[in-house]
Amino acid sequence: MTTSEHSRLIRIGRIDYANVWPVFHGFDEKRLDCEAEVVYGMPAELNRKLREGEIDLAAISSFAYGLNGEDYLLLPNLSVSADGAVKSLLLFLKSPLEKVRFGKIMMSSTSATTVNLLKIVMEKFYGGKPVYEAAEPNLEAMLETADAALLIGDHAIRASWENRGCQVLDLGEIWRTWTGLGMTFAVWAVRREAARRQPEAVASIYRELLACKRRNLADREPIVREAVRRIGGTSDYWNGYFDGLSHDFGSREQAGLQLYFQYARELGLLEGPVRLEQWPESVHA
Ligand SMILES: C=C(O[C@@H]1C=C(C(=O)O)C=C[C@H]1O)C(=O)O
Repeated sequence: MTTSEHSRLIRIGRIDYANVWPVFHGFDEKRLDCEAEVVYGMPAELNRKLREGEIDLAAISSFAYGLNGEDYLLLPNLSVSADGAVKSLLLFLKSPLEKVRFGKIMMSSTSATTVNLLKIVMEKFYGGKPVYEAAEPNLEAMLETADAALLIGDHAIRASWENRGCQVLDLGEIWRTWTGLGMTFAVWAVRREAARRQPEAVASIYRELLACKRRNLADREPIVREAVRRIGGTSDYWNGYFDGLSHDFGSREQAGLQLYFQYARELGLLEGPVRLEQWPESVHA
């Protein structure tokens, strides 16, 4: 291996939604022992970039790990999870649920996990068979031609504040009610080839992510202030929002995600079984 391979710039994907701030806030690539660049994007965009090797390590949709896990390793104990209502994974109903079950649903093109969770909810839990279409995350435009619209992240939060008269379903809450489990919507994954090529760089990035998470957990105030300033709402709202999220990836989160993968397989959304392989143990497996 040449020196240039060792010192190659590592690209890190950061989801541009507030739900990852409890891990990413304060992340400074200049503190790393390697050359790195942070690339911001919507989940679907980062899913694609990691798959194609345009970035090396990223927070991605957990569904994207389900699709391409053989090329990735999970960074331990990092995720975006919830054990119940999430407040940012919302289905806005223009028509009654009875009609939506066999109607048309527009789904945010930024999502991979939640669009497939919606299919599980509609088809497995509610016994429906709607038509789905992807669209830019704009509630008003989506509802012009559909019975319901699915939004995630900050788009969902903003829309929930402006919502005029739609019934709103929280996908995290529905999942909890039907399965008794939590759910993991995003994970941190590194491409296996990057982990093999630059193990020290990946270790340095992981250490920095854990240090940020620890700091943000100990003092949430700066994140809440930033959310009010950049997105709006009140401190109470954001404290409640972050209270509802977990950024760990322990046995409870993993059990929820495995059940989700199993249901996705049963609906033909995923092919084989998914193994949750963690860095660094599995680097050479
Ligand atoms: C909690 C959330 O989790 C997310 C949902 C994702 C998805 O549906 O693919 C991906 C990453 C996270 O942004 C959210 O978006 O609000």
